[in-house]
Amino acid sequence: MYGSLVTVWTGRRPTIVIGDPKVACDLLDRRSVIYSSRPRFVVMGELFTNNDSLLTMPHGDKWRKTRKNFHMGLHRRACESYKPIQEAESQRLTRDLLVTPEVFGKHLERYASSVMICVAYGRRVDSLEDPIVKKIYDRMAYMSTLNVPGAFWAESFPILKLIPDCLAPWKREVKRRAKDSTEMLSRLALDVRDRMKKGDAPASFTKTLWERREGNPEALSEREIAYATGSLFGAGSDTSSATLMSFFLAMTCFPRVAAEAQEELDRVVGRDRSPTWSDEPNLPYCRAVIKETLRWRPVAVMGGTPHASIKDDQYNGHFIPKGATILGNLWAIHHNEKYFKDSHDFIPERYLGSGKIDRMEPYPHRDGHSAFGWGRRICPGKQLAENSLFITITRVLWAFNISKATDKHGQEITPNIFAYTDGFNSKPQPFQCRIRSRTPGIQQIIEREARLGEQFLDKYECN
Ligand code: HEM
Repeated sequence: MYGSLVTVWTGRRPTIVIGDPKVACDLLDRRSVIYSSRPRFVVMGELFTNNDSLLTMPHGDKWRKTRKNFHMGLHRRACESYKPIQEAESQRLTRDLLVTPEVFGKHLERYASSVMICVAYGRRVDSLEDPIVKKIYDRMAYMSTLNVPGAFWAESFPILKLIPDCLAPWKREVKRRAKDSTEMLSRLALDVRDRMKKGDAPASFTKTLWERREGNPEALSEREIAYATGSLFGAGSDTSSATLMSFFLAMTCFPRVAAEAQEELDRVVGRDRSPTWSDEPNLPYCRAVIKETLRWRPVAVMGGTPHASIKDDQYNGHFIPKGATILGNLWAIHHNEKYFKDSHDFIPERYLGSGKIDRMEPYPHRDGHSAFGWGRRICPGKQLAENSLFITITRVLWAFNISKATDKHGQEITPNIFAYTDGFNSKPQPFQCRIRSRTPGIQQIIEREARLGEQFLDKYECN
């Protein structure tokens, strides 16, 4: 769907799909006071989470309060306190890639999960076999089955939600899973509070929320804290690892870009240490690579959870009724040739008009992409995610040459840049590439820095 504004009727409710960045910004950013609600999610929102998950929470006082708490825990300065975790985890990631490069996808997933669990609960993940991570992933997988169009009649006929449980096995199952899920999330949040009482809880999002409860009318209840942190992990781990996977895919298929970035890294950072945060202003090409990754293959292909309008509106002669569902089709927006020529080519230079990171006129958003959504619903984890992408992408480029793998006849295997998973969040289908450290000296630095990272991470509990 590539139209700038397309209406699809499902029953009596219109769904408006936007394929032009200007229209998306006009409606979802500039008129975000109207377009910042969510459509009704009867099963996943109301029955499964009691609308305590920020992702599906409709516009209103509860959403405003929760969003404010998210902001307190994730604003720019709060994210500074998480940088040492991202730094240490990226040191571990680089060593993992050195030792077992063939399972790079697993390393990226572990990295992203560990950062999110550290930020959320102040504990880390040593392996994807960690029982907590398995339970959280199991919950996420179950939630994704609740959102499949047509899976539940109750989405089209909400009155079915009122059928007594004894007559509706589907409802009993959703409620049973909801109970398990609440118990798990509450246990994790209460564990942080117990550690705070003992004085050994490292900084974390949950800790900030508990601290904010003292005498604060805007604070979240126990259950709300459990669900806030639960949605944080759900929204932040897969999105980050999928973006990193797309970066590896781009580097495999567009080697010119990696060579250009490495030239910049060698000039600015040198080869005696890996890049760090203070290098960021001096690495415009690497920053453009990150922007281009987010544009080229947006994780949230349909813009994430849909928006909904809270009052009737007019736009360019179109009537948009209250309660309409609005989807920002990021795939179409980021491949709109009016703004991005040769949009499937990976070209960081689009962001470097004057040699510096550019405003990217005429794209209507200052980022030059909309990978994190719009308006009052814009991703609250944007800063944390951008920090993660910077430290991992620059370190990987600094440390490794990434190239096409070869088959048993020595022929290069070219991955398909369009082979992505289905669903609202999309990541590359598994593909092969070759990851080798650039020099023996760099290899030693990777080992040395990974030991420092491990020392830092020792203070975080893990299973
Ligand atoms: C590369 C990584 C990420 C991408 C591409 C991404 C993208 C998005 C998008 C497109 C949305 C929907 C925005 C809208 O409705 O307009 C969103 C929402 C959200 N994201 Fe992210 N995200 C990322 C990482 C994170 C991280 C690290 C966190 C947590 C720390 C996070 C937490 C959330 C939450 C809680 C929402 C729901 C906000 C609401 O409904 O009010 N995300 N994200």
